[in-house]
Amino acid sequence: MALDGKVAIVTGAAQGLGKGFSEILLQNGAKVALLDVNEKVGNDLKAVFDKEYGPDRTLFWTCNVESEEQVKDSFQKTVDAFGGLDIVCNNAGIVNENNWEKCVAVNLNGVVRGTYMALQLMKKENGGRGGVIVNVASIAGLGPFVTAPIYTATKYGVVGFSRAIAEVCSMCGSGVRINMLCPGFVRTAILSSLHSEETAGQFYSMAGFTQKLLEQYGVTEVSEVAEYFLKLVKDESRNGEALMVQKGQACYIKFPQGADMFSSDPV
Ligand SMILES: NC(=O)C1=CN([C@@H]2O[C@H](COP(=O)(O)OP(=O)(O)OC[C@H]3O[C@@H](n4cnc5c(N)ncnc54)[C@H](O)[C@@H]3O)[C@@H](O)[C@H]2O)C=CC1
Ligand SMILES: CCCCCC(=O)CC\C=C/C=C/C=C/[C@@H](O)[C@@H](O)CCCC(=O)O
Repeated sequence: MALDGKVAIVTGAAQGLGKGFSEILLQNGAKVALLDVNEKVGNDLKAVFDKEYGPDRTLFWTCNVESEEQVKDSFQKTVDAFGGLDIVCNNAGIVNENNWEKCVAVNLNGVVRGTYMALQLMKKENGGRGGVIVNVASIAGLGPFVTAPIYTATKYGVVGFSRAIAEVCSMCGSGVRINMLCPGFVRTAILSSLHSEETAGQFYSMAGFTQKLLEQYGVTEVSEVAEYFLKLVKDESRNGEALMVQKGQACYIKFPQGADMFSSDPV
């Protein structure tokens, strides 16, 4: 997929990975709607992008992905302003093992909401242009992040939902591909979450374990993950696939199929 003139929406775009994804899309010629709950940081980033790429390449909408109304309004205003929709990155996410219902509402419900809203506007049977949706999961969606069980559950949910909806969209000829990005630790603000009792909750005392896991996996830079995000957006052969990205390496996950589902330890 060539990106010149394409229209993208990125949620959680104001900082971190969402900012990196938005920037690489702009660098490759796309127009980008930046959606984020943080109005000040989002508007500040739009001002920076306006200077760098021109005032007509980005929009910023204050949007909480927990809100059906705000997501619907932001997506529709983007299509009205830019004339269509080709790429959606459902990226907004948090770590909160304390307020776990909020974590589920943002990380899982928010991704489902963004995916369904995108399909309404992108699928060919609705007069859309087709395109690609990238849902941001995590390595924690492929193997349990033991000191963040709720976060793990949300990311497993993103992987399972995305694999299922990708398959059914292909069967229905929607023209929309859906893939998952599963990074390991990346140098963003979220990393501080498990060192704060407010967000780590009952697992705050396990911060030492998390630190060991972080040292084991290493920390990747946003720019490296953004390069792999771009590959996932552009590779039209990929649908329903999970791209795992860790410091200095990346691979597409091979999920067990059919008879392989039976473990090597049959009963
Ligand atoms: N940084 C890391 O180590 C990894 C992060 N991820 C995932 O990457 C995604 C982005 O996280 P980071 O950039 O690392 O974190 P971050 O905390 O730097 O950025 C998250 C962005 O999402 C926004 N946001 C939070 N709640 C929102 C809501 N309800 N509605 C709209 N926007 C909201 C925040 O304002 C912020 O701009 C998340 O889904 C996270 O789970 C996945 C694997 C590793
Ligand atoms: C501080 C919170 C950051 C959350 C952002 C992330 O999503 C980071 C996820 C990065 C790593 C997750 C690792 C999960 C590992 C499991 O697959 C499994 O290998 C853990 C095994 C634990 C052990 O070594 O016993």
